[in-house]
Amino acid sequence: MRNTLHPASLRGFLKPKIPFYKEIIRTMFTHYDAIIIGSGQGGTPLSMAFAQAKHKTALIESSHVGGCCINEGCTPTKTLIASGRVAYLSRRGPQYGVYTNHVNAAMNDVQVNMEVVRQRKRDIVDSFRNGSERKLQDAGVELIFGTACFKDEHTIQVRCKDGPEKSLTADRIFICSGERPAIPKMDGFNAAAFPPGTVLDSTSIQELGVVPSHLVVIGGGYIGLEFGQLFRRLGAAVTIVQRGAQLLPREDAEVAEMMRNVLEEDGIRILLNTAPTAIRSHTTTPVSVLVSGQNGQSELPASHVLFAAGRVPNTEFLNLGAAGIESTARSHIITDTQLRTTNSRVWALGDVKGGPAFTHISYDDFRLLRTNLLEEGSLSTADRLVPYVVYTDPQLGHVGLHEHEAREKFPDREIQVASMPMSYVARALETDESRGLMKAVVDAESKQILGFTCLGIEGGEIMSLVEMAMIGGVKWPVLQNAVWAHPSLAESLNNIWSFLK
Ligand SMILES: Cc1cc2nc3c(=O)[nH]c(=O)nc-3n(C[C@H](O)[C@H](O)[C@H](O)COP(=O)(O)OP(=O)(O)OC[C@H]3O[C@@H](n4cnc5c(N)ncnc54)[C@H](O)[C@@H]3O)c2cc1C
Ligand SMILES: NC(=O)c1ccc[n+]([C@@H]2O[C@H](COP(=O)([O-])OP(=O)(O)OC[C@H]3O[C@@H](n4cnc5c(N)ncnc54)[C@H](O)[C@@H]3O)[C@@H](O)[C@H]2O)c1
Repeated sequence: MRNTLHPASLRGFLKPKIPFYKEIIRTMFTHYDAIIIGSGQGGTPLSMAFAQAKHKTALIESSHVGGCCINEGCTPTKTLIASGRVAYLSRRGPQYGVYTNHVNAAMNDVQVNMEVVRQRKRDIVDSFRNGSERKLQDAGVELIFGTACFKDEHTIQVRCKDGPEKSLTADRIFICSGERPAIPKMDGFNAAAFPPGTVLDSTSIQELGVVPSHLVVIGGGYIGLEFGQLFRRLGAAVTIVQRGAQLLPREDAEVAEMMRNVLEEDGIRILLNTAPTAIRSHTTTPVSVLVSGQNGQSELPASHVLFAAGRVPNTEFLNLGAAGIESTARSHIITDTQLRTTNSRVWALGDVKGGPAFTHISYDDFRLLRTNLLEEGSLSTADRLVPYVVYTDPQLGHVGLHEHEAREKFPDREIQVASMPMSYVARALETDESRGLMKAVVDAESKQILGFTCLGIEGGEIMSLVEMAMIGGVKWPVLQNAVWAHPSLAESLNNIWSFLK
């Protein structure tokens, strides 16, 4: 562990009576054991682990502590989605014999105050962010607010939010700078030409103080579906424009089709094989999206547009070339299975390295680096089990291989698949939330579970039960013969296996 550098060449300029100069030079040339760029779900715990191991550690953050997950990703969206679910169930009250206005109405009237919905979200984000800042302080991490870029192989230049630029060097540098929303390519598109707050991305839409009258969502992936259903439930008309032939392109076709049925039943219009060609001002509505699809060109007048067509890595400001760090054609940092970049002093973790872009993956990258660099372990990302949950309602939980992936990966093995509608699950029927299906993919000979999907009520939690079995190498007959409490959602794991084909 080294201390602050005072380059000999500059010492002569220091006048002992002028501490101001000393301070400038001290902060301009500082050496650390570890520098972490980006305070996301990988960067924050990693910086704490290094500081707690008595390494001199700096964490550089250009925006706010906590990264995407806490500030504009998981935390705020799941908080907003909770409001949407309350609106949905309140409206459906009469189906359960519960009325808020006229007894015997087909549906309850629901009023949504978007400012209250938004405030609830802001409060939770603030509390999570403040908690993270406190933990960093307690761990002894030096938090520097500014934008980092490489000057050379081991020097980081920081354009600080307050104060002069800093040059920092380190024995080890970790890049965890995440991703940001992509803007779909459209000729002549200029966001500034539209009324403020009408052309939105996944961050700006969370600050709406009103419910859109018609929201056009561009992109039918995780972000498009979560926000599309949320705003439909809060009262907006919603159209989802999806370039591909199915929603959620990575899912098996029947799961994506079931998701489409669910969303259409909720009143969302879905245009598949369709992409925007232009967005323009309209005489009667703030924006109008021109789309091109199977049936030619059409125009979608809207109050608001949401870009949810993927995300791009925050790498272009890092000047990676100066440090000899290579990236892919899509600008993600290239790493090996131990997260080493092409510069032996630099590692990359989280979304910025490409691959599955989830908080738990960024956090697992941190765990790997902590084990390998601070505890002399040798973990690798190869064959890591990747679970995820899309927080639509019902949720889509998935772990391991999809059917098409299993067949591609093991062409010589017999793959069996079980698909069971959620309407076979007693608890789902009792709560009148039986939309969806669950699907298991297994190796016929060994009876190992290769993958599992649940698009159903609490699909993420059911999936996690199966994930636990997969982690422990528990084969499907054990789940089939287990005693699950009745009537739990888990007891569906007694029954699904009888559908294996
Ligand atoms: C709307 C939305 C909902 C999501 N919901 C979920 C969910 O439910 N579950 C889930 O698992 N994942 C979800 N995700 C994805 C998840 O948020 C990300 O995978 C995760 O936050 C990535 O963490 P990270 O540590 O890689 O980077 P980030 O959390 O993105 O952190 C990167 C940090 O680096 C900073 N930074 C960037 N460049 C520089 C620089 N040059 N200098 C200094 N600092 C810099 C940024 O300001 C940022 O704070 C969601 C994402 C979005 C957008
Ligand atoms: N619950 C969660 O875990 C969660 C929630 C939100 C986001 N995320 C993470 O954030 C990432 C980014 O989410 P996302 O939904 O923006 O990206 P995505 O890649 O998952 O989906 C983007 C979708 O937009 C479509 N698309 C792309 N260009 C288009 C165009 N020009 N016109 C119409 N459609 C177009 C794609 O076909 C795709 O279906 C996700 O991959 C996920 O890792 C996770």
